[in-house]
Amino acid sequence: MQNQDKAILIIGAGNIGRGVIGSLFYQSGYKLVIYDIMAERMKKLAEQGKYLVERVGEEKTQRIIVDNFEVLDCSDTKELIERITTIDLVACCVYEGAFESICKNISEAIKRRVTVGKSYLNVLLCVNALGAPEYFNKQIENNLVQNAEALNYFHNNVGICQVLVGTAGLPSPKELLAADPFAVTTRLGGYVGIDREHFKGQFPEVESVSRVEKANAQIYRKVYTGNMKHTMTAFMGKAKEYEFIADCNKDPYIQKCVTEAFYEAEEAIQREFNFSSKERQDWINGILNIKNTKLKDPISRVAANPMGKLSYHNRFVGPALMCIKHHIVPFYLARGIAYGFLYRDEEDQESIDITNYVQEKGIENAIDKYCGLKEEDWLLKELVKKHYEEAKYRKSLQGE
Ligand SMILES: NC(=O)C1=CN([C@@H]2O[C@H](COP(=O)(O)OP(=O)(O)OC[C@H]3O[C@@H](n4cnc5c(N)ncnc54)[C@H](O)[C@@H]3O)[C@@H](O)[C@H]2O)C=CC1
Ligand SMILES: O=P(O)(O)OC[C@H]1O[C@](O)(CO)[C@@H](O)[C@@H]1O
Repeated sequence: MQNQDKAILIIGAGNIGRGVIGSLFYQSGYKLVIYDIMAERMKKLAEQGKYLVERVGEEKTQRIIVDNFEVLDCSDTKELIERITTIDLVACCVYEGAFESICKNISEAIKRRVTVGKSYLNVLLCVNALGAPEYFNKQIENNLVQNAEALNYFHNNVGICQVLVGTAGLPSPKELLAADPFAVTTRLGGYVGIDREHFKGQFPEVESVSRVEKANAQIYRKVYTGNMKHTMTAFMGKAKEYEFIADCNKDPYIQKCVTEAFYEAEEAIQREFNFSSKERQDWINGILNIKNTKLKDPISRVAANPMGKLSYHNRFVGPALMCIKHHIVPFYLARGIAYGFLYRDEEDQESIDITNYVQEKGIENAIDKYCGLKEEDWLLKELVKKHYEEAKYRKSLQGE
């Protein structure tokens, strides 16, 4: 019997919203209230009334049907704001482009929550974007600056919480999608960690969802080491014309390079954030021992949005500069960046634009443009340039 009092509003009903957050909260008795801007698709989801989540592990696969949800009207934001006013738990499972409008809607709802006397609201930022809580806090404060009561409520009653989503979510294989276009496949055995420090009120009891300490340090560690390694695997795998991450994981050269890059970034993170030796070892073991030979995770998904991924604050340049700050040479991280400039998928416009730019203006200009490196970052630039030439050469040998 589901407890109808427990509800979570999910903004962004994609792989993570539906597949990871949605299915875990559903299994713990929560009703899902779903909002997404894809109007037609959401209409179909509402009509279908259920969807499949497949969790793929090494030994077994789990399948569950999620059927306790409501889909909100997205023709305008009226219903969304109404629901943020009454539901106390909101999960944002979107990319950065959606942050501004979500902050606007949360701000409107906060004004109303004051008048209806609602207590705590927690906003779970289920994103890999760095600095998301800071952005939300600043944006909402700015929106409420003229309303002292709402601003006060925001400071005292609203938790803006980073969430570490340590579970890949991807569209299911074709066979499953043919039967259910909303099916999502995830990795069995991942985790979801919610920032404990900023959470207000009673913490949700949901299996596989835990509280985490030092969430800010943890999200940097996750993105700079785990997500970096994953993306570098995809960039290098594409150069060898593999299709899935599991294929790249069998390639000794790729494995060597991404593991070395992981250790460089991990060492920099350690010097920056000073995790305990147990926290450190658990993390290294957790990332290096992930086994997902059964998960058909396409390179095209993992490498998607290469412009964002190669940008200054993101998962390659970020740790590489952190390495330099801590006197570590980011040799392999620079190789990861170089393979990013070689990454081309004819269905991925960003990758086409980047590689065309390299072709026309040269790698040096491309590094400046996409990585945003400055004069003083000459060492990283030089490393990327040299790795790029070598990567291009290695790729040319494959054709022979
Ligand atoms: N897929 C994965 O394995 C993981 C993803 N993440 C993070 O989770 C977030 C979501 O990723 P995915 O679910 O994979 O992406 P996705 O593309 O499958 O889902 C995002 C959804 O957000 C919707 N959306 C866009 N703008 C919106 C708006 N203004 N309001 C409401 N909905 C909006 C889109 O229509 C889409 O359905 C990203 O920040 C990603 O970095 C984190 C860990 C794992
Ligand atoms: O597109 P982004 O921001 O890399 O987010 C998705 C990534 O997050 C991960 O699940 C790891 O957190 C990867 O599997 C996936 O590629």
